[in-house]
Parts: sequence; C-alpha cells; structure tokens
Amino acid sequence: MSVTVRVPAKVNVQLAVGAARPDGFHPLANVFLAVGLYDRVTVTPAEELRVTCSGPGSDQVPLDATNLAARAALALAARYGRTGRDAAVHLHIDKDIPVAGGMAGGSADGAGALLACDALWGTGASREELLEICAELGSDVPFSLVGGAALGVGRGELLTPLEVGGDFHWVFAMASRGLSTPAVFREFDRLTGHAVVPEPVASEPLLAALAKGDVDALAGAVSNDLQPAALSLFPELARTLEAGRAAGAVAALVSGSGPTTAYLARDAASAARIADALTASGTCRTVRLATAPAPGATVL
Ligand SMILES: C[C@@](CO)(OP(=O)(O)O)[C@H](O)COP(=O)(O)OP(=O)(O)OC[C@H]1O[C@@H](n2ccc(N)nc2=O)[C@H](O)[C@@H]1O
Ligand SMILES: Nc1ncnc2c1ncn2[C@@H]1O[C@H](COP(=O)(O)OP(=O)(O)O)[C@@H](O)[C@H]1O
Repeated sequence: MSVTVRVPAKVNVQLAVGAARPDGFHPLANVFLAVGLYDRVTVTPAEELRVTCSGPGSDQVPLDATNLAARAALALAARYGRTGRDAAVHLHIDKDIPVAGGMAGGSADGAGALLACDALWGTGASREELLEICAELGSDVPFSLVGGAALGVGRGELLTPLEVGGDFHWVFAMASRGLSTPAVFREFDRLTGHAVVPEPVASEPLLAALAKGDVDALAGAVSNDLQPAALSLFPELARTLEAGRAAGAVAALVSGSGPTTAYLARDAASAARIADALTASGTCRTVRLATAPAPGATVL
C-alpha cells in the first residue's frame, strides 16, 4: 500500500522583512500565494527509511536524513511513538518545483511527506498538530500544507488564510543556478546595515487586490524586501526581469529569496507571450506557466 500527496509551489506577493531577531530569524509579513506547479511525494512501507527523488534538479536534492521529507516522517513517527519498522518508509519525491528557487520546493516535500505518512499510519493527528510539526520543520512548511493564499507573520509560520477573488496568471523564469536562503537574508542584513528597519506589516491595498481578484491592483501592490539582496548576489536577474516587463508583464519580481523570477500577466494569452519572450531572451534556464491560487497538500 502507498499514499501519494501533491503539494504546490508558492510565490510571495508581498515579503516585508524586519530586522533580525536575537534567534537570527527575521520577522516577516509574508503574503503567500500557492501556484499550480507541484511536487508529488509517495510514501510506501519499507525495511528502513529511504528517500529517492526524480525530476528536474533532483541531483541537487539531499537523500539523507536532512531531506525535509525524511525529517517530516521522523517527526511524525516520534510524536506517535512509532519506532523501528513501524516508522520505516520509502519516500519518493517526484520534483517539478525548481530546486533552491525561492518557490518552497523543499518545504512542499516536507508538508507532503507529513500528510502522506499521516494517511498511511492513520495517526488521526489534528490539523493543528500537523501545522505545529510543519512549523518545526521550517518557516515556509505550514503554508505548503494549507495552500491558497495566506499571510504569514512571526518568521512566516503563523498563518491567517486570505480570500482570493479570482485566478491570476503567472510566468516563472528559472535561473541557471540556485541561491541559498540564509545567504540572501545575510545579504539583506548587510545592505540594511545600521539603518532602522521598519516593522513588517501586510499591505492593505495588496490584500484588497487579492480579495477582489484584481490583477492591475495586485500588480501595483506586489513587493519583495529580499529582492535587492537577491539582485546583489545574482545581478544577471535584472536582465531577466527587464525582458519580462518588456514582454508585457504587469509586475515582475524575484520569488521569495530567489533566484526564480515571477511575472504577473493580465490573462492567459499575455502569459504565453511573456513566456515565449523570456525563453527567446536567453536570460534564464527554463520558463513555466502556472495559475494561482492552487490548493494545498492533497492526498491523491
Ligand atoms: C524566504 C522565504 C519566503 O517565503 O522562502 P524562500 O524564498 O527561501 O522559499 C522564507 O522566509 C524562507 O523559509 P524557509 O526556507 O522555510 O526557511 P527556514 O528553513 O525556516 O530558515 C532557513 C534560514 O533562512 C533564514 N530565515 C528564514 C525565515 C525567516 N523568517 N528569517 C530568516 O532569517 C535564516 O537564516 C534560516 O536559518
Ligand atoms: N525535499 C528536500 N528536503 C531537504 N532539502 C531539500 C529538499 N529539496 C531541496 N532541498 C535543499 O534545500 C535547499 C533549498 O531548496 P528549496 O526548498 O527547493 O528552495 P527554496 O528554499 O529556495 O524555496 C537546497 O539547497 C536543496 O538542495
């Protein structure tokens, strides 16, 4: 018997970042939007814990106990007193979310493995318990479970679901190399230096644009405080952003800590034109189209 769970990628339509806390994490006002690019995690009982991965970029995914899917399975087993063979599973990750791209691929695999093991083992864990384990695994992991759209505060793990009044068309340009999330936050600290960094707050116009499904209003309200840091570490991304804007994107921004860049299109036809132009520009590795919002982790 095996269980497969599908989990979406995310784009941050607002990422407001405050000054580093004493624990090193940054307070955020993080407006997550789940997008229709998915990893699939399949869990099967096995002799011992094992992780395999297929799909683009899978060679960069660690297959040891540091893998977020493995950590999720171990955390759930520990909470329910499962040891030895009772906790042993084969986790297979079928990757479609770009690796180290700022689209929460690892977090998606953590949330997916948690939900899949929960279903396989029939633990009866509540949604709150699952969300608690997600938050221990990483700041982005709770959102991967929930999907849709949500405001994340704290280090991004404390979620409030948000209303979304329509579908949005997005284009994503994958870069030729990855960017490390901690390195981008460190660069944010370096660039802000001794300046007073304001408390992060969610943008009311942005929340209203999402609620109305108003693409032009959303385009005018998106923001990412990590973008200058990502561009500082990866200056070539500016050319990709420019190519997307020139092709008609109503907004062009770095996704989270990057280096994937995200382009909001007015409609599906415009998204297709932006995708073609980005491919022709030669400034990125691959281009993908996706709509949002997408549902959270789902047992197939
Ligand atoms: C930036 C964001 C935006 O959604 O995602 P990505 O773009 O990387 O996907 C997130 O905040 C990333 O979340 P996630 O990738 O789960 O980060 P974690 O594992 O919790 O933390 C990794 C490292 O990022 C930094 N970090 C993360 C979250 C936060 N609020 N402040 C931080 O300073 C810390 O250096 C931490 O050690
Ligand atoms: N399932 C996974 N478990 C643990 N680490 C992963 C997993 N997938 C990717 N990684 C690693 O975690 C780092 C961040 O990857 P990822 O989560 O894809 O990007 P991001 O944090 O930018 O959204 C990468 O170095 C990658 O090798």
